[in-house]
Amino acid sequence: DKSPLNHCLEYLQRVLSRKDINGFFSFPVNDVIAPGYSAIVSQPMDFSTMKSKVENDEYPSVTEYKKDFKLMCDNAMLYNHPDTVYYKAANKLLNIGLKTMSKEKLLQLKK
Ligand SMILES: NC(=O)c1ccc2nc(N)sc2c1
Repeated sequence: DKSPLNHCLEYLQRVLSRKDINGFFSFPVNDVIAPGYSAIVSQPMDFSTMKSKVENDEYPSVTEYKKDFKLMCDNAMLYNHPDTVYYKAANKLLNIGLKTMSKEKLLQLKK
């Protein structure tokens, strides 16, 4: 049976990955579509990796899940220039995500 944390993380994963309508963050970025990516981004992260970590109970808390989410967005704002669709999408996704995972929103989830 799933733990309350697991239910919460599966909910966040569904809600947040649905915001990525173009799928820019759905799968690991590769050097073919993003030249030099692996040399610039030391710790890659994407929604498919986060999904399997949720399913394998690899997140001890929402805080750890939030760290991977922020890492994924920060990576995109490191590699891509501010005037690209990827940078802008990452910035928007980060803002939406932090609101979704804010203290008071998580408290509502717990009630
Ligand atoms: N998440 C990213 O940083 C990302 C995603 C997709 C993509 N496609 C390109 N041609 S550059 C690029 C960067």
